[in-house]
Amino acid sequence: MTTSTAIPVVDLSSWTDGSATDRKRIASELTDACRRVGFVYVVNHGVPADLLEEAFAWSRRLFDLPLEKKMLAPHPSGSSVHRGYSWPGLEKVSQTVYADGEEDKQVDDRKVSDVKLRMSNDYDIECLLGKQESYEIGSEALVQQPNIWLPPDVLPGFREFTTTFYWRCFDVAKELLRALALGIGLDDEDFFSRFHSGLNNQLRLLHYPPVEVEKLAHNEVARMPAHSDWGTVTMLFQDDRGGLQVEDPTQQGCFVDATPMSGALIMNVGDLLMRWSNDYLKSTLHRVTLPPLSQGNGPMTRSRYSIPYFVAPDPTAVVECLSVCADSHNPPRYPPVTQEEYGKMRARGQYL
Ligand SMILES: O=C(O)CCC(=O)C(=O)O
Ligand SMILES: [Fe+2]
Repeated sequence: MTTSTAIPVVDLSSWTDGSATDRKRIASELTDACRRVGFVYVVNHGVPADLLEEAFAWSRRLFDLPLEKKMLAPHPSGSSVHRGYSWPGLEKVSQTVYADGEEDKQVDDRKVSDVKLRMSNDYDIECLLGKQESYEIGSEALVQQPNIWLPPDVLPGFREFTTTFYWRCFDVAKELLRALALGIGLDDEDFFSRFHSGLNNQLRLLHYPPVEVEKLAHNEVARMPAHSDWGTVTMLFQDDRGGLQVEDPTQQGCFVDATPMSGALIMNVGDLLMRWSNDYLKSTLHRVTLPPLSQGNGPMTRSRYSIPYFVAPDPTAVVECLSVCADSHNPPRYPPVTQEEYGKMRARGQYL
């Protein structure tokens, strides 16, 4: 498998036990990648391969359930709670940030993009081909976002595994936040970690169902449209199917493949970290397209599975321009905002 040259690779193996020089080098490689591209492959990240295999196996088991079983843990309507199962076509990925009072505009926008969906009956799989289904899990401690679990007899062990996996991912995320603090020039390596207790992260299981090769050839279906993530950083685990693409930082509108790399996770900068760093680090647009035609051996392409882990500051954390990222020639570009305020603003554009 080849790797896109546009997305740098950083090896974390000597981060924990390495010398101060090793740590500095890794921190600056990671930060440099985040500054130039906003996306980076991280190898030797510390999430064990067998744990990842298990996570993908649970994801397959979940999405293999009949729809009526998955619908026992439905994503609620409205934008305030982002948990549970979203059936294909429910999620509207949007780059629009709606201000208070702009709800009418939001409804209009949704009408345009979902005409095809509205004309169908709810579960008409034919018209939803290529759209993702997903399941969102948060920490049990976040009262604002209660988890929505399947009844335990539907998928015994799922809740236990995903909860453990959530916290294992956070262990790695904390190291990445430390490296970024060091790389960005902060004296305090734990600066970002102090705003992240871990309770506000989000684990998403994603399944992109098979699509007809015929439709793929005629460009009739898409997977996930271009968007940026909202939080601090995202760690993404993907299977070997491919399809993720990242906007070329030097050419707007031009996307490069984030080809799956065995054993690597992909880390990307989210909008809040970009804001925190006064746009020094880049939150880059990315999308999921269909896999190359050559992979389709029959009338249908294969399913794709991915697992993003979104890392966000605690709801009350105030995200205010870092002093190392501003000076008199480059004053702060954004007013301080709490994660909660920012999240609400973004969520209004995401779900009706
Ligand atoms: O499925 C993927 O590879 C990317 C998913 C993604 O970008 C997202 O869920 O925000
Ligand atoms: Fe994303």
